[in-house]
Amino acid sequence: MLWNEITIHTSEEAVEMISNFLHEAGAGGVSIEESGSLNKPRDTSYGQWYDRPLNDIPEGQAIIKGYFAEEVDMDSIRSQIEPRVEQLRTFDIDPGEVKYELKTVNEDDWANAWKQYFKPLRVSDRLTIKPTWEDYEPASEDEKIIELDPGMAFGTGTHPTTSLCLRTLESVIKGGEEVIDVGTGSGILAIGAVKLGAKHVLALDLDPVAVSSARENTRLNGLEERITIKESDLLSVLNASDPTLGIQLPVKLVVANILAEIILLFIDDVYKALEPGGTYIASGIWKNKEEVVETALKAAGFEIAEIRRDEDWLAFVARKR
Ligand SMILES: C[S@@+](CC[C@H](N)C(=O)[O-])C[C@H]1O[C@@H](n2cnc3c(N)ncnc32)[C@H](O)[C@@H]1O
Repeated sequence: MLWNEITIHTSEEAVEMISNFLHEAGAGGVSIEESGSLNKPRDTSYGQWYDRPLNDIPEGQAIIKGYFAEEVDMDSIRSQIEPRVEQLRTFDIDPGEVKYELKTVNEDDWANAWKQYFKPLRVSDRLTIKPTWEDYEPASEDEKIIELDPGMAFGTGTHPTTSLCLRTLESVIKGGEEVIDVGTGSGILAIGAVKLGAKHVLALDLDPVAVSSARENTRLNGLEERITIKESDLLSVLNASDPTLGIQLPVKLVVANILAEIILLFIDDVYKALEPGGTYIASGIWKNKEEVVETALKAAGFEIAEIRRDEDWLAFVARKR
């Protein structure tokens, strides 16, 4: 099958917003290559091993590719995306000097090409992410394996925000918690949380591709009884008093690995969903948004227990007073 490929050269800072624009325009898949995830010195403090090649993407820049069905009019897609990318500048996100390329490709070229770079990855003391197509033996009984085939959803664990969240979950989860994972993508954080001892996770995503990927990964890990996955715009699903959510409100822990601009939209809703003393791990925050997110968390009634960092990204560990 043939697909239309649009390539957008931009900054690392704009990657998540632009990939959302591509999804919203109907992309059947989005791939991202950042200088940050490939070229920087890598953290090996947890024994992580990396098998991704270096590339020649300049520091701070990224290449995003979106794939659309052969019959889609790509000029119209480009004219939808371009003004939205330019508008990012007014939100203080600099997409840099943006370049666009269009071409037609064969499905096999893009659907499987990334798999050769995705290898077992020890992300924390106790968690290892294992692609379903790789063989891997845990080094000890304490090592928990997350089986993963992310498909086209975000969340392989190689992005600093995902590994930062998994390490933070490892230090926060004591066992028996009910958890909400907002923007679950491949379901990686929900699966990690259960493997670390959480009792049940409600995993939410707006993107139907992510919802089906999270369902498949939950099944691959045999956790269908302990993870409930719903399509939802942020926490809107909680308003419907749906009896099939698998958790009881308020919960002890909420984790969200979404861009700061989106985190800012639902801090009050997270506050309401948490029990007093409950924890909010708010991640996906680029360093230039630290102050604005910290101010908003405090204004909502949270106290900041900790700020964790990886490369230029950070995660807040906030406690409901
Ligand atoms: C950066 S990815 C994180 C994926 C995964 N949790 C991880 O840590 O790797 C952000 C996810 O948030 C989802 N998302 C974006 N806006 C959302 C919204 N308004 N409501 C729910 N999910 C949303 C995206 O579809 C995407 O899967």
